[in-house]
Amino acid sequence: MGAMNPPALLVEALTKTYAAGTAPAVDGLTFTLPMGQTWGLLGGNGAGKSTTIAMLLGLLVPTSGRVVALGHDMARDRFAALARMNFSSPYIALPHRLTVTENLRVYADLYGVPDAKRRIADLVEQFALGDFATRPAGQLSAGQKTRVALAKALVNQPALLLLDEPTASLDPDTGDWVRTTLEAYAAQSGASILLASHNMAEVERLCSNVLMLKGGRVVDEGSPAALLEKYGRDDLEEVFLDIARGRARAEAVA
Ligand SMILES: Nc1ncnc2c1ncn2[C@@H]1O[C@H](COP(=O)(O)OP(=O)(O)OP(=O)(O)O)[C@@H](O)[C@H]1O
Repeated sequence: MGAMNPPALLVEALTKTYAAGTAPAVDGLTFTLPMGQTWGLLGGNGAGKSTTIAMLLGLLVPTSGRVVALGHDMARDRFAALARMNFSSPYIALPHRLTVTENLRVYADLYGVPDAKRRIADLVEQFALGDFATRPAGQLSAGQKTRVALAKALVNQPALLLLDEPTASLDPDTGDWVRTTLEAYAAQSGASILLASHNMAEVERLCSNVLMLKGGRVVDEGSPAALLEKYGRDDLEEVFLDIARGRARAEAVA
């Protein structure tokens, strides 16, 4: 049984080694995401962001370590947690022959959404999907697919939302609109969001705390403001590059 007010995510020594004898893709990751906060997972290509998210969702079995989502241990009690979670990832395609509305209906039914018809109508309006709601998902542009994927991610009004690159392939205006929508959703629902991103401006705007990943380990963490101060930088991109290149603060400000 979960505690009265469990954190959104409790992650303990989470490790994934894809093949024996190779370096772990995720190596002893430990953090606690409180309810109601949005955190960022930052790291270069291959840092372990997608592997982490796949384990948090129970899509990938950890080599060792533990994930407790919304008070439910993912190794034992995954479905209780998944009902109140959702995600979007550019690596997971929506069934491409189904129309946008049919896709949303499939996911609404999977998640047991009450009054699914009404919820889908609301999402179509909120995400401005009306122009292509009856087109097969496979025929949409990358940006349109991203919007549908986000609508799908909110279909069950999740308490915990895991987003892998939520604004990849969106034009700046649409990207900005998606950020506003996510902010509003978190504020109105009290949901927690974990966001993997390469977009530093996005992370600075949305996240109260950032985990900097390198080689599957957290090499630094803090609020965007604290990280900027610590590294003596003006934007998170510079902090990120300092960390990626292994520069300490003294060298970074020199
Ligand atoms: N299915 C797999 N089999 C073997 N190795 C894998 C597999 N998936 C990922 N890896 C390796 O695990 C490491 C972490 O990859 P991961 O995709 O989690 O990183 P990422 O931070 O999401 O990267 P990106 O920003 O490029 O998406 C990389 O070295 C990658 O090559």
